[in-house]
Parts: sequence; structure tokens; C-alpha cells
Amino acid sequence: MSEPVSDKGLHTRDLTVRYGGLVANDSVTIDVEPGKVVGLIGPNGAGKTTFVDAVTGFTACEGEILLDGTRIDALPPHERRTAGLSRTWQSGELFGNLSVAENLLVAARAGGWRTLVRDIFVPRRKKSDDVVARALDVVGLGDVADTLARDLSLGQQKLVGVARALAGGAEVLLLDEPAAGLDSMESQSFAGRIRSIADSGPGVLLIDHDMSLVLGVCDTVTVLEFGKQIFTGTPAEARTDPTVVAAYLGAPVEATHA
Ligand SMILES: Nc1ncnc2c1ncn2[C@@H]1O[C@H](COP(=O)(O)OP(=O)(O)OP(=O)(O)O)[C@@H](O)[C@H]1O
Repeated sequence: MSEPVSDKGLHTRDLTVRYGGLVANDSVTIDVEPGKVVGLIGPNGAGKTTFVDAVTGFTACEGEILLDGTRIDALPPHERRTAGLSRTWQSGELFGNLSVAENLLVAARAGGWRTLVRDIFVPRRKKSDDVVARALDVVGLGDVADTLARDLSLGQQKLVGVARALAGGAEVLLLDEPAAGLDSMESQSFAGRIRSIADSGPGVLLIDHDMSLVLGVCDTVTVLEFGKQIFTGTPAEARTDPTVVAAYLGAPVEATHA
């Protein structure tokens, strides 16, 4: 495996999670650098969500987790969050009775001590409004800023969930099946938005079973099988790698997203 270009972003080293006798993650080493989209794929039960749980502090693990070169594996989840790690959940997480912009404002103002210190020097309202507008712009939802979240399509709601993580100041976004339930058109447009998000700065870890989405948008892909990291490389390499094909893809996958 090649060494990362910089220590910016999220890096795990030999991350291992044990549930009793089950090794759900076995020495997983992944680099999510700023501006990059990294796919994490594998069969059901391979350990993908476990990896996100461990990185975000919701399950105990061994090994190292670094954010911008600093160990964060001893921090509780909320401190990893304020340090810049943000995850979206498989289930809906929006306030349906609030507008899209209000949903983002909640996240933009929910910072830790850094936000508090910043707010002493910068007028809070203006700063938060700017952050919200920027996040909506990146995901292409500026036109529906005043629409109630419950009135959006499923695809738009998923994007609001991602925009909310951005508005909260995420440096690394961990997206666990963000495209689940979307039709192929929505999924394709979602892929473009994920690329725009990475281009705007953050690193993105993307878990999804839609292989044309993952292999189309990611810079690199890691494949898990029974907790073991059996492959890390480019999508082009993954498509034809015999181990990946045998463990998960079943047959070489064509790219549909540019
Ligand atoms: N809290 C837990 N306690 C015990 N075992 C668990 C726990 N969470 C997950 N597991 C087990 O760990 C393994 C990995 O599960 P995980 O949910 O991480 O897989 P996954 O790759 O995300 O699967 P899917 O694609 O179905 O979401 C599975 O065998 C699962 O049953």
C-alpha cells in the first residue's frame, strides 16, 4: 500500500475491532486525504459500518486513528466531531418541520469551545448564515433553502443530511449508504454532488452497495471481507482484480458515472 501524500485528513493504522470472538475489523489501514473520495465496499457483514463506528468513537478499537496528524482514538465521539469528523446515518435525521436552511443552522451553531471563542469575535448570525449558504451551494440546494425538509424528495433529503455535516465544519465526511433508496438518476446526480463536496475541501469516505456510484466517483477503493482488508487501489484496478471480483463484485463492473 502506498504512503499518503500528507498527514492531513483521516488516517487509520491497523484499526482492529473485536466483538467477543468475532474480529469485525482486522488491521484496517485507510487514508482519506482532503479533496479525495475513498470508497469502502464489501459484502453484508464485512465490517464497513463497524469501521465508521470505530473511527467516530461509537465502538472500541485497537490501532491508531489520526486526524490531521493528531491521534484522536482516545477522544469521546463529541470531541472527534468538533475536531472535524462528521458522519451521516443510514436513517433519516432531519427536522421535517424546519426549513432546509434551519436544519443546517442547527449544525452550524452546534460547535464546541472553538465556536464559542470564534463567536466572541465574529457576529454569530452572519457567520452561520454564510456557512449555511456555502454548504447549500456545494450540494446544489440553494433553491430550496426555505422549503420545509419534509417536503423534499428523498434524494434532496439525503443531500441536506450531507450539507448539514458540511455546515457543521466537517473536514472528513463519513457517508454510510447515503444513496440507499435513490433511483439510478438520483444516484447519478448524487455522485456528482459528492465529487463537488470533495472538490470544495473535505475528504469523503463513501460506503455504498451501488457499485456504479462507488466505482464511478471514488479516487481509491478499499474492499473488506470478513473484516479483512483484501484490496486497496483505484476503481479501475478494483473492477478487474480477481480477489475483489471473487469476493464481492461477481463480474467486472462497467463505469457509468464520469
Ligand atoms: N455491536 C455489535 N456487537 C456484536 N457484533 C456486531 C456488532 N455490530 C456489528 N457486529 C457484527 O460485526 C460484523 C460486521 O458488521 P457491520 O455492520 O460492520 O458490517 P457491514 O459491512 O456494515 O454490513 P452491511 O453492508 O450489511 O451494512 C457482522 O458480523 C455483525 O454481525
